[in-house]
Amino acid sequence: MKALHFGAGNIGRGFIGKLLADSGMQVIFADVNDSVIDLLKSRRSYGVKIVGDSINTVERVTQVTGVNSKDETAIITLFNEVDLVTTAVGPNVLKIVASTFAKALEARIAGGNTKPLNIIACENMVRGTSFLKEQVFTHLNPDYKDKVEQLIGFVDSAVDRIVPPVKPDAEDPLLVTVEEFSEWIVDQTQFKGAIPDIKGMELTDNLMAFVERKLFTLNTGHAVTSYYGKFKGYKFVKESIEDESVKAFVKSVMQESGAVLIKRYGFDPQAHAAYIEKILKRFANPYLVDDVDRVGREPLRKLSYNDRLIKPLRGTIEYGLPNDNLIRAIATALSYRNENDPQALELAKSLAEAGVTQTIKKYTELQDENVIARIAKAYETL
Ligand SMILES: NC(=O)c1ccc[n+]([C@@H]2O[C@H](COP(=O)([O-])OP(=O)(O)OC[C@H]3O[C@@H](n4cnc5c(N)ncnc54)[C@H](O)[C@@H]3O)[C@@H](O)[C@H]2O)c1
Ligand SMILES: O=P(O)(O)OC[C@@H](O)[C@@H](O)[C@H](O)[C@H](O)CO
Repeated sequence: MKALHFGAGNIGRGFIGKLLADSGMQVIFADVNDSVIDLLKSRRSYGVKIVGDSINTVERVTQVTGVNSKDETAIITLFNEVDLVTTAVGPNVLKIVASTFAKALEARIAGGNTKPLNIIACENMVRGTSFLKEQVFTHLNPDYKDKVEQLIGFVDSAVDRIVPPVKPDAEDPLLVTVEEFSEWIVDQTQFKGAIPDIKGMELTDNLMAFVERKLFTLNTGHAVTSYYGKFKGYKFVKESIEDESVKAFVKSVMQESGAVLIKRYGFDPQAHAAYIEKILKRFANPYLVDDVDRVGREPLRKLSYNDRLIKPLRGTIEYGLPNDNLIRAIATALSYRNENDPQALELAKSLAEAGVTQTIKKYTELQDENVIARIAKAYETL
């Protein structure tokens, strides 16, 4: 079995690529980073350091190689050879790779390959693979659309493992450091052909509940830890969450978001409270060095309509639930400044030039004037 995985970054090497390789697949990483690709080609293996209270071990991932994802000819050839395609490139990059995917699928079908192929995007977004499918279909020649529907499974997933970047190790420059916890849940109803047997990939027919539970608890809390931590002058997630005022705020935001999830999906309130506590402990993992700027990256994405702050807020409005903390969390996200992050620069520029109310409207797409005014007031009184 062969898998083509796009994105040889933290989650690609530290989680998805490792699971695929551990399950006996040959993994080809496609990336735009030439030095990472060269290292993958020459070394053919790397270490994954797993750290936690009861573990500190390095596991080797072998049988890997690399290809430049801009090399369309090579990607098209590989699409015809592989049994599975996965991505962990970031939500904004899905649009960029979609045209190559369309060409590669057309070539696979034109060449007479009738074997089903499954594609799984492993990104922090709700139904990211369905979004990728939409993008691929905008590029597909209409003559191929029926065959793609018939043979290609676009399988949504939820992916959870904290993998911060680490300083390159002199002996093993591809080494990644990961937490012990990991969860990869896929929508079993969307596969075409046999479901690949991958140890650590869980199947569900109720994916939305798991995606939203993860994105609107862990990622909501993580974003608030980062934005409020940065506001208070911290550099790392661990030091932010160790500040009791940050922790209390983060927890109250996760509880407000959790009330929406409990109402929408019927989660057991006690089990959900335990899920929140476990996540708070994961943020405080003393063996991970995670920068608030990594977790806060791309604030405009995180402030968008369906993402970790605004969708939970919309849920509280839908169900008439409390949301003072979510409102303050969104105001805190608006205060995020990072001159190395193009989206943070765009956010600051918009606030300076268009003002807070117009900025909220533009990026969150909220329309409720009362809610917009509450966020604006919270921002001005931060
Ligand atoms: N790191 C985590 O803790 C974590 C956990 C769960 C989910 N995720 C999600 O996984 C995805 C990747 O995150 P990450 O932290 O690994 O980011 P990352 O920046 O470490 O890795 C992304 C990789 O994609 C590559 N890339 C960019 N454009 C590309 C293209 N056109 N073709 C192929 N590769 C391309 C980059 O060079 C980089 O190596 C994101 O959607 C993120 O939200 C991350
Ligand atoms: O990857 P992002 O930018 O969507 O979110 C940043 C972090 O919250 C995220 O990468 C977490 O570490 C990850 O989602 C844990 O599973």
